[in-house]
This record gives sequence, C-alpha cells and structure tokens, in this order.
Amino acid sequence: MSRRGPSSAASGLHFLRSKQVGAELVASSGVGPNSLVIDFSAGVGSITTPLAETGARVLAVERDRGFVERLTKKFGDADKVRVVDGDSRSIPLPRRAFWVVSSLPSLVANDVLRRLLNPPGSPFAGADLALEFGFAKKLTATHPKTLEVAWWASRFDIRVRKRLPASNFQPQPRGDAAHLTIRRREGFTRQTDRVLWTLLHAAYGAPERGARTVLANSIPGNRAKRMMTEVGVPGGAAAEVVTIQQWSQIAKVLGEDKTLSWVPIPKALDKV
Ligand SMILES: C[S@+](CC[C@H](N)C(=O)[O-])C[C@H]1O[C@@H](n2cnc3c(N)ncnc32)[C@H](O)[C@@H]1O
Repeated sequence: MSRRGPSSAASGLHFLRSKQVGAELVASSGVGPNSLVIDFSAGVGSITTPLAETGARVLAVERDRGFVERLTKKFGDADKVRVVDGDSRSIPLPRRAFWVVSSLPSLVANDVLRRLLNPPGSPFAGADLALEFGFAKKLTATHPKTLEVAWWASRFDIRVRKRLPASNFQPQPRGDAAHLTIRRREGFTRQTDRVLWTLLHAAYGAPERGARTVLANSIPGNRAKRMMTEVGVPGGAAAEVVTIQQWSQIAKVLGEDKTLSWVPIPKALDKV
C-alpha cells in the first residue's frame, strides 16, 4: 500500500468511519471561512471533507502515496484544500494562526503534539483531535507524570470532550479513543512562560521537596510561603502536590513583577 510505511493493519492505523464523529470534531473546533486548519495524517479524508465544507483553508497532510492520490482526486477542484505530500512529524508549520482537526495515529500523536505545544509563542491556536483514550487521560491528568505534559497542560486547557467507542474506527482498535480539545489558556506571555518553565523544571526535578522550598529558589522565602498559601497549597506540601492550575497562577503573578528576572526557555523547545 505504501511507499514509505507498512500496511494500515501492521502499523496500527485505525480509520475513522463515523461521519458523525468527524462532523463533531469539526463543529467543536469552530473553524470557519477565515480559518487555516491542518488535518494531520488525512487518510481518505474523513475529516478533511467536513473541514472543507466549513469554507476553511485546509492543509491535508498525508505521507502514503496511495492516499495522497486519492485525496488529490477528491479535493483537486477544491480551491481551499491543499493536499500536502509529507510527514506530519516534519512538514513546515504555518507562520500564521492555525487550527488542527485530526484523527491522529498513535505512532505520530506524541510527536505532533510536541510540535504544537512545546514552542512558546507559536501561532498554533487550538485543536480537536481523535486519539487513543489512554493517551488522552495522560494529557489531562491533574498531576501530569512528566515535565513535558505539565508544560503543555499549564499553558493549554486540554480536555476529554467525549469518549469515542472503538467501533467508530476501522479496523477496530483494542481500546476506545477520545475526542480531545486543546485551547490556549488566557493571560500567558513570554515572561509568564519563562516563569512557568523555571518553576515546573524545578518542581519536576525534585518532586518530593517542599513546594515552598522549590519556589524559594526563585523568590525570597517569605514571599514563597505567602504565595503558596494564596493559591491554596498547604504548608509542608511536596512540589508534586501542587496542581498545574496552581503553578500557572503563581507564574502569572510573578510574570508581572518586573523586578524579577528569569532564565530564557531552552531553545530546544522552539524546534518544530
Ligand atoms: C489513523 S490516520 C487517520 C486518517 C483519517 N483522518 C481517518 O480517520 O480516516 C491514518 C492515516 O495516517 C497516515 N499517516 C501515518 N503516519 C503518518 C505520518 N507520519 N505523516 C503523515 N501521514 C501519516 C497513514 O498513511 C493513514 O492514511
């Protein structure tokens, strides 16, 4: 089937067969005629089709020759749909605000999210995705297990909108999927991002240390104590007990304090 990849069954690809789910993903994103939207790993176009119907400008990314040909045939006459023959993990991303509405294969989901959610100040606007339910739960945990997911979830509101039974996909996967929504949280600036990165990095580097002590690496001890109390973290709590919302709240307050300076965010996060 493919010039670059194995067959769909062998590579665990599960195609969305429910038109209703495709329509719901698109409707939930709210994209319209002025939007630019990417369907990563577009397959036969089960999501590209309802996206095109909104009048949005659509980039349908697909790396398999057979599917690229099918998509090109289907959307060849559609002015606002461009079939991009390439890999979702490496095609250049737009420089202007863009949305993502896709059913993401498990093998590429993490890499695609990294490209969308790692860089501070990227033009990525938000997403509605169908992906593995287990993966979606990891992304929406109150206390994310990894620094990377904490970095994503503190700047973006990531939610499971709906559980999608496995029967919506062909071939049917072993487990269910989720409709995941990703929206930017308000009030984040370059400076708040820097503060947040510093705090999360320190907290995830020493999760069992006291939360106040972790914060006191960056600001005077008394102030650290006050701030923790203000956001509702009990005295003596370990850094791992502090929620993403609480770190974000602290970052926003400290980000406005011009007397403090913060280390720049590592350049590696800007790599897309
Ligand atoms: C699970 S996705 C879903 C496609 C479509 N949205 C659907 O649900 O019918 C399967 C498609 O992803 C494509 N694909 C897999 N890995 C890819 C990658 N790294 N870049 C671009 N396309 C990829 C496959 O070729 C296949 O067509």
